Amino acid sequence: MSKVLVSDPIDQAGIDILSQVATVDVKTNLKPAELIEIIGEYDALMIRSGTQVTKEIIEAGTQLKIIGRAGVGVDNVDVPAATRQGIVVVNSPEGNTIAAAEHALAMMLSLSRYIPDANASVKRNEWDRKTFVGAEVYKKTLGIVGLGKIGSHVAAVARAMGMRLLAFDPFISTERAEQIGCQLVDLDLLLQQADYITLHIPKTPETTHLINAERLAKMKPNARIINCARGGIIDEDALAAALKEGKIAGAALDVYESEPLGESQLRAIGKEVILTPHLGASTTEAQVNVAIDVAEQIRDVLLGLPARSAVNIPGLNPDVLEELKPYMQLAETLGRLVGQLAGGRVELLNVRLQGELATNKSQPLVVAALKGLLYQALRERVNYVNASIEAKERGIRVIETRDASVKDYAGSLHLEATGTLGTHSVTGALLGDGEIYLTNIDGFPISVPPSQYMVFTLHRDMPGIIGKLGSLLGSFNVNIASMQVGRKIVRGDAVMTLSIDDPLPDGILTEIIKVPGIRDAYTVTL
Ligand SMILES: NC(=O)c1ccc[n+]([C@@H]2O[C@H](COP(=O)([O-])OP(=O)(O)OC[C@H]3O[C@@H](n4cnc5c(N)ncnc54)[C@H](O)[C@@H]3O)[C@@H](O)[C@H]2O)c1
Ligand SMILES: O=C(O)CC[C@@H](O)C(=O)O
Repeated sequence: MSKVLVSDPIDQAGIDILSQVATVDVKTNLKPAELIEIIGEYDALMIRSGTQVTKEIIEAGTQLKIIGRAGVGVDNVDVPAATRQGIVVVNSPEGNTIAAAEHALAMMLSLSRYIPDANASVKRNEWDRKTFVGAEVYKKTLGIVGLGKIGSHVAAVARAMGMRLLAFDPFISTERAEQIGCQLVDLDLLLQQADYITLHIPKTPETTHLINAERLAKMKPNARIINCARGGIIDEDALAAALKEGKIAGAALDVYESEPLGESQLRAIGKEVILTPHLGASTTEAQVNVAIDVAEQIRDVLLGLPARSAVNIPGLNPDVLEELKPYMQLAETLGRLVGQLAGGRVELLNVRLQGELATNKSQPLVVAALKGLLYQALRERVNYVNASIEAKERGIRVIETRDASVKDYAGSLHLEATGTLGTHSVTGALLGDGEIYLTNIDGFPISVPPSQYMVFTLHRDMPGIIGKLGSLLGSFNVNIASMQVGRKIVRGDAVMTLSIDDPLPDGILTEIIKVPGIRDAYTVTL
């Protein structure tokens, strides 16, 4: 019989499902070394946010087939390490949506009426009716940052409470926002007009400290901000300063830059601040939902069936998956790349399956390309199951073509994304040893393996330009691992692809574009 380790508290409903097919051990509060010592015995690991599943733990899990996260965020799992080891990572993208949305709404109302402090004062035997005069939310403006599953539910309820709704989400179409009753605006306008701001976005390099001192200064003095998404989206020091200086009226946080929350100036602020210990998903209903959702997937995978919400490996028929597996990673990488080159909101994705990929069996590659494209917006919430539906809801049109006559490589994939900022294309193939290669960018032939951090330039092919760019990056201590130029004619237009060792520091892209001869530059993280 298979063995499952449950290393965080999960609802009994999940344990009951796992027990149908496996021996289940519940061992919570394990230290990393203890987990490393025992994980080798287990076929599956089920966690919430408490267990950090590091590369070392994954490597010690030599029998592991699946890691199940009873919740949405898999930021506590080293997913690339699991993928390399062929371990399926599954989550529950929707099980706690309502719980998290209701927590944000509860925070908004509690902030408006100072409920936590009023409650504490009565419990101290006081009867103070002057200190706690609040504000109504009716007819006030709510700014929703991130109009995904949770943001949309918050919108629906807030609308019923008579609030005016603004939303900022660069990956959502105006029509979709209107369907939900929100006016889609840019972030600055939202900050300037909203009385309440609620964050419902993933934590990504772009959203880290999205709410910083500069943006807090743009908010109204009566504005209140709520973060039930991820810690670190708000700069907590800047928030504490803005509250102390009266630049904004209040803040309610459920998530923190570091959890559990340590020393923090926010604790010292009075009724204007509400702090909860990451309780967004903590309802009986949500815990039952996520436990059942994830336990069913673990059970299915242990029985040799596909998982419905795999973050890293699609739930396909095993034979088809085996055949397509090398190309799935290619499609996803190209999707991520073209999405970042296109920037902004993508409206159309053309996927051309070429050579031996030009068959109906290759359809999952289109889904993999969409998963890659949507990763920037949705992170681990996009999977092979929901990618097509998420794309449809975001107004992304997908055109799929097949061309068996392209014979440069056994099979290759060409993606072209058109968005609000223009059109970009990428082509890629697998070389003999199965390694992914980028073979064309925006019509320019290249031959480079993708790397985690890359820079692309569109420039005039002329003497000195490579040296200038190299010196510029050197002056910012950016180490170039490899470089290649692709051109169609000598001294015409060209693209340069650079693999760099670390993410490009902020502000350098603007400096690159100032180099004479360089027309455009992009940085991507794959
Ligand atoms: N506090 C909790 O316990 C708890 C519980 C559940 C979820 N969460 C968190 O809530 C957040 C939202 O979850 P969800 O299920 O609604 O996710 P979702 O994927 O459905 O929606 C996220 C939305 O954010 C948008 N987005 C991405 N990058 C953006 C950016 N730079 N600017 C503006 N919008 C951007 C996406 O387009 C998407 O519409 C996540 O961070 C999730 O981890 C927290
Ligand atoms: O397990 C939890 O309670 C955290 C849930 C939440 O942050 C999630 O990502 O689903």
